[in-house]
Amino acid sequence: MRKISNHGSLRVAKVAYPLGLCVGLFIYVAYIKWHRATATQAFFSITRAAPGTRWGQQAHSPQGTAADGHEVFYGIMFDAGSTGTRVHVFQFARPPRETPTLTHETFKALKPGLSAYADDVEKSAQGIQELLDVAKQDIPFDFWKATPLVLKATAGLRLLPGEKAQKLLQKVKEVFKASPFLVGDDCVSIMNGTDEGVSAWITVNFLTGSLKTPGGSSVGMLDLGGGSTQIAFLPRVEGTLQASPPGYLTALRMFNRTYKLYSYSYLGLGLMSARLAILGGVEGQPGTRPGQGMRVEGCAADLVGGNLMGQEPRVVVYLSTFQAKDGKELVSPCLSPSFKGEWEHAEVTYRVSGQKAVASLHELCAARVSEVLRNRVHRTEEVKHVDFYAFSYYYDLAAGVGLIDAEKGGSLVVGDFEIAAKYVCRTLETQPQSSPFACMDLTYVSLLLQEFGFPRSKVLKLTRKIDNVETSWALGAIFHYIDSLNRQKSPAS
Ligand SMILES: O=c1[nH]cnc2c1ncn2[C@@H]1O[C@H](COP(=O)(O)OP(=O)(O)O)[C@@H](O)[C@H]1O
Ligand SMILES: [Ca+2]
Repeated sequence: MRKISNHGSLRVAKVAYPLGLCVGLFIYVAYIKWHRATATQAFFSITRAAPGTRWGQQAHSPQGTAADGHEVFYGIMFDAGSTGTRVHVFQFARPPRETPTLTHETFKALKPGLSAYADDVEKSAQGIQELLDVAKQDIPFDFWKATPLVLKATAGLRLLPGEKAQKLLQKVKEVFKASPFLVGDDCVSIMNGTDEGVSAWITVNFLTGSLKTPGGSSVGMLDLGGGSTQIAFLPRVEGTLQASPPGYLTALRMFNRTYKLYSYSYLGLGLMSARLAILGGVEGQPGTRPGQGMRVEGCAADLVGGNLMGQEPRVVVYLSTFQAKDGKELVSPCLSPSFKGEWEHAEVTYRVSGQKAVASLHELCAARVSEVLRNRVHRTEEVKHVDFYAFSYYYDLAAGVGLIDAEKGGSLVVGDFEIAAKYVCRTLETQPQSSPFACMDLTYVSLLLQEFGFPRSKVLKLTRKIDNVETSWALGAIFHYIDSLNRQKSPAS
């Protein structure tokens, strides 16, 4: 469990503010789809803890008032991701006649994800219970009854057959209902991809302080999960709005302002789902071969247009989309030619192997990845001019090859992923057993970012936490949930 120490500041800007600074931030949060204009209200700000106070040891009255007169309240958000389930316990404090501030987050993650229990639903309860116990330990007893408890599931459950996903959600609901927390009928659900992107955008812009100045600049958000990937930013150019396909734009009412956000989630383009696609597999089906009419065995790649070393050679890779004669093995140009191994994804074990390379591993792999990404991603010109924060697997991959500090994060340029991919792929040609998927993953991330429209020179900020709060959609989503509860209490507001 990672817990924010009292001395860890929850700063709004990246550069330190003087100690004791309390930033009052009114957030007026509501989701409405592009066509709906339902204004809702939420008031949050972010501050650091009072010096000398230890988290979890603040003195609270049973009514939820801290010794210093601040009203304290909590919210619990479960993130049921495709690769793991996480709990975020948020603590807020509302000074008398002021707006609430986010004062503390407790976070714990468990693996595997909820979807791994699709065929053994009963077993899913154990992990949920374990994470609930974290919330119980973190939140004083007197606050339990008034603390909203919510779970939102993402790509793992989106990719399951509806009936299986509903059974899992039902089980979670049972466990939630038996808990001492505030549980509504809508306490467990599958979040839609657009909301996932918008919630993460709110989190990042809240934590960077971009939301406190209406009309001020905002930052974009890139999240690469296991099953899906999201991009969200606030377009400033009318042409971006005009050129965005239906479903890519969402209106967000906040701070008495409507933000027209570009937000999209690509299901199946999360890193693990992309691996499977690159390998030529199909979700849930070991050794299934798409394109049954294609050759069963063949050469590694057919070159179209000549020299592989030339500018933008067209390489058509066949072999990665079919398997050996036994019908089980997935073969890929993104793995070391001598590699043979097993890979588990979504509770299915695949036999995977590399293939004889007729050109450099990176070139063959990039050709295959391009094939998988072809016509899948909408490109916007404007992303070139927006500051972006990237997290989750973007962070893990960059940290894994030393592009950023594994603890602190850092900045890189998009082209660094390509340089790292080329280096790692070349290494795999001679050292097959070291991180077998590193060449594939880095090549994928590099090309995905380029498909979004980022030039190689584009700087991205990679961060796991901002001011000791996890960069995840969870904070944005709890704002929205608490806000909707408030609206239910006083519909006129
Ligand atoms: O709150 C978080 N803090 C840190 N990392 C997170 C958090 N949520 C997700 N991740 C990272 O996201 C990646 C997996 O994504 P996830 O399991 O959420 O898939 P999904 O979003 O496609 O459902 C991993 O790199 C995991 O460490
Ligand atoms: Ca996620």
